[in-house]
Amino acid sequence: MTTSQDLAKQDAARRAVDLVRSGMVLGLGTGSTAKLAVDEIGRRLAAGDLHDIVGVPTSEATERQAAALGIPLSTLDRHPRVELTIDGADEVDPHGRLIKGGGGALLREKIVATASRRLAIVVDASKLVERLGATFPVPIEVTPFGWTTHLDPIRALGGEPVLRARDGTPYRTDGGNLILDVTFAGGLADPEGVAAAIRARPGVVETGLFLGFSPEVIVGHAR
Ligand SMILES: O=C[C@H](O)[C@H](O)[C@H](O)COP(=O)(O)O
Repeated sequence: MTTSQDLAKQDAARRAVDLVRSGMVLGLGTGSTAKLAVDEIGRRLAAGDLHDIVGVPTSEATERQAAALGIPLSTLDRHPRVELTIDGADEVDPHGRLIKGGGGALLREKIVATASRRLAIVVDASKLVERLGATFPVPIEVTPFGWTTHLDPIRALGGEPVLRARDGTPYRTDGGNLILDVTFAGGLADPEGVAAAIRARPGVVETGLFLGFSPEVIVGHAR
C-alpha cells in the first residue's frame, strides 16, 4: 500500500531530480527517500531526458541500486568535485542543520556532501523539527577498538548511547565500524558544542550531525 508519506517522499525526490542537468557529476545519497531519487535519475536516463551523468554513491547499497539502473558510476578519487548531491535526512532543523545516519551511511555521506557544490536534502514533513535530537537519536560512528570508552563521556554530555544491532549482532558500517545511537532527552541545545566534544575523541570516526552545510531542503507533499 502506498502511504501519504511514500507519496511525499516521491514528490521530494522528483523535485530534487529536476535540479539535475545532463553532464553533471552527482552525489547519490542513501536511505528510502534518496533511493527514490536514484530511481528517478535512472528513469530519466533511460528515457533520454538526461545524459552523461556520473554518479558518486554514498554507500554500497546505493552503488548496487545505481549500477542495476545503468547509472554510470565514479568515485571521489576520479571526480573529487561533485556538482550536486541528493540525499535524505532523519531530522532537519529551521537552520538547515541535519541528523543523518539512520541507515548507517553517515561517513561516506558527509565526505560526499563536503565535496559537493550543492546539497539537496529530500524529506517529508515528518523530518522537520524545532530542535535536533528531538525525535531521533544522533548516530555516532566509532571504531570497534575501544568503543566502550565513549559511553561515559557521552553520558556526561547528556546523551544515552545504545550500540546499534541488527539481528542480535552489532551493526557494521560499510567501513567496518560500529554505530552508537545516542538519545538526548528533549533534543540538543548546542549541536555544534556536542559535535565538537564527541569528534575530539580518538576512535570517533564521525557523527551524524551535519552542521554548516546550508542544504537546499526539499520537503515533499502527498499530492
Ligand atoms: O544513513 C542513512 C542516511 O543518512 C539517510 O539519508 C537517512 O537515514 C534518511 O533516510 P530515509 O530517507 O530512509 O528516512
